Parts: sequence; structure tokens; C-alpha cells
Amino acid sequence: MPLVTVENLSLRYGANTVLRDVDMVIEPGEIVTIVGPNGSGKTSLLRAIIGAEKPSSGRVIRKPGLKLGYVPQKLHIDPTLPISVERFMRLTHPVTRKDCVAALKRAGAPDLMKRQMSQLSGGQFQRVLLARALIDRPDLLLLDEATQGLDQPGSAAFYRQIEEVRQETGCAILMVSHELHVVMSASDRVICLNGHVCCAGSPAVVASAPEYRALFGTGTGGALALYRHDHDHAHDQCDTTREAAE
Ligand SMILES: Nc1ncnc2c1ncn2[C@@H]1O[C@H](COP(=O)(O)OP(=O)(O)OP(=O)(O)O)[C@@H](O)[C@H]1O
Repeated sequence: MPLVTVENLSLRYGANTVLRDVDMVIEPGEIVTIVGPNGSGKTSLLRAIIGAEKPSSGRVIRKPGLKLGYVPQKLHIDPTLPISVERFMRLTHPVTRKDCVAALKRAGAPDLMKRQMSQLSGGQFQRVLLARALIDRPDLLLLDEATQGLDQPGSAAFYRQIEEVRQETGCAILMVSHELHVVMSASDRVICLNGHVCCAGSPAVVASAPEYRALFGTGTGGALALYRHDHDHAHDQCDTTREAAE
């Protein structure tokens, strides 16, 4: 059984229909990325999947007992509020110190436990959010533009961490990203959304689909080609190109 099945989902805010007849499934262990222009309903779809938005029609079927971890697009913490990373990790429900340490380690932030949230860099803050989402060992991790505000090396490092998390825990990952080159290297499947599913499939298939090109143009073709991993080249060459692009 898939982890999540979205069937014919439509979502309205008042008179504004933001999602129309969306169908998708998420299988165990896969990395799926949603791309789409601003306002195309990406966040709304993630929120419908976690149950925070109610569909106007259609449904979201979650595998019974499914555990979800969610990293939201934005989380503002008042800088004058004194709150340590450890306390933040325990805010919503009680967790043991051992589980906090393990989650921070898995998120690539093993030394941040005693730090103040307000003193973290952007990249450290995102890793703490990731750690908080990992604490209950989710079957599905949802990331909404998790690298917003990070520079390219910072976001590349973050996505490498995500791949490690998948390898270590076997959890599936559904992420929203504007960084198309990252999508190419890190996803098993891409869904291109613009209120409805325009096209979906392997990264290479989506990148060459006319619907995708109509939305994003072909301007990113060079960057996408760099990251497409065709294995028709020696690996030292590949590493050099990746480093140069990162
Ligand atoms: N709570 C809400 N109430 C009313 N309208 C909303 C609400 N949340 C989102 N919208 C509207 O729904 C549409 C889709 O928004 P959504 O945040 O899902 O898009 P998005 O693809 O994630 O956008 P972005 O790339 O800019 O983050 C937008 O027009 C937005 O203004």
C-alpha cells in the first residue's frame, strides 16, 4: 500500500480554487519533488496531505499508522524570546533527551542542543527544524522550501543531508523546491504543479515536457544538464562539474 494516495483532490479558499483534481501517490522510500510557480498550490497540497487543510472534494488516504514529519516553509521565532534548541525540540510534545540528541545528529547538527534559537544561522535553524521533524522517526518527511534563504553551498549541503536521512532511515520524502538543479540530482520523481498536475515523472522526463517548459522556459537547461546523472562520463569529471556548480 502507498504511504499516501491523493485522489481527485480539489481545494478552495472561499471562492478561490487553488487545487483542481490532483491525483498522486507516494510510495515508501521515494524522494518526490513538487515544482511549480508561486501561488500554484504547492504549500496547500502539502497541508492537505498532512491534514491541515480540508479538501473541498476528493480525498487524501494515509496508510494506517503513518508517521509524518513536516518542515514548514517559514517559522518565525521572536528574537527576544529566550528559547534553547533543546526546549524548542520539546515544545509540542515530551521527548527524551536521547531522542533529541539522536535527531539533531541525524539532521547534521549534533552540537546545537544548548544553543539559543535566536543565535542560529539560517542553515543551522533549518537543520533544527529538520531534527524536530525527524524526532518521531517519520515514514514520510515533508519539506516545504526548506532551503529558502540559504546560499547555494548551504542548500546543496542541506539536500545531501536529506539524502543521508533517507539512506539511514528509509523514510520517503516529499519536498517543494524552486531549485531545479537540486530537483534533478536528488529526486526519484518530480510533479509539476500549477493548480493541477501539469506533468509528472522522472526528473529528465519532466524537464523535457512541453507543459514544464511552458511554465519554466528552457533557460535552466544548462544547469539541469549539469546535474542530470547519465553516467556517460567519468566520475572525476562529474565531481568537478558538481563542485563548480555548487
Ligand atoms: N489560508 C489561505 N487563505 C486564503 N488563500 C490562501 C491561503 N493559503 C494560500 N492561499 C492562496 O492559495 C494560492 C496557493 O497558495 P500556496 O501557498 O499553496 O502556493 P505555493 O505554490 O506554495 O506558492 P509559493 O511558491 O509562493 O510558496 C495562492 O493564491 C494563495 O494566495
